[in-house]
Amino acid sequence: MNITVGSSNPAKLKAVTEVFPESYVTSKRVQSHVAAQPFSDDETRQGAINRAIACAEGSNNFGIGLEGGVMYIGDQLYLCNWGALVTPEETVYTASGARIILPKELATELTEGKELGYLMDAYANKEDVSKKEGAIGVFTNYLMTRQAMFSHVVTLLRGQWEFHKA
Ligand SMILES: O=P(O)(O)OP(=O)(O)OP(=O)(O)OC[C@H]1O[C@@H](n2cnc3c(O)ncnc32)[C@H](O)[C@@H]1O
Ligand SMILES: [Mg+2]
Repeated sequence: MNITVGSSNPAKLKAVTEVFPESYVTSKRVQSHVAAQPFSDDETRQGAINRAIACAEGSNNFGIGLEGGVMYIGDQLYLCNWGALVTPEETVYTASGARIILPKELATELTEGKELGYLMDAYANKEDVSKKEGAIGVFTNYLMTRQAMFSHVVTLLRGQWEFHKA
């Protein structure tokens, strides 16, 4: 199976190759058509769907879109992540990832319009956190990573597709 992923972020690409080891996986730069920093479950999910559709369009490939965002529950801001898989027949499957709460100081800066990727590098005093362990890695003492979290999401996508095609 040929899969096009709508990102060149290694944490996302490695998650897809991990879950589809038999497939040929390539990446494509596509528009998410949502904000660079999505601010709700709905917007984050839509970003994943838009990326996946753009990847599958005009090819015989499966498209996968993975999108990170944040969302409020009450006055608390959580990290959220969504994935979408679009088949060559244009069937869309979606799944979300685990959520963890973000520290208040990050929430304030996010609402001022800064991107989480940028904020995490400053917070952890590291480079490219979003391409490596991710916020989920930093705030779980590295017991979880962004790649492992996305692997779980992609597994949920693959499983749903397998169930429906069987
Ligand atoms: O190149 P793309 O695929 O866009 O990858 P990205 O790292 O920008 O990731 P997203 O667009 O999916 O995420 C939206 C924003 O949230 C940030 N983000 C989301 N989850 C994160 C995480 O676990 N750790 C660090 N930054 C994260 C990310 O860096 C962006 O600023
Ligand atoms: Mg991005």
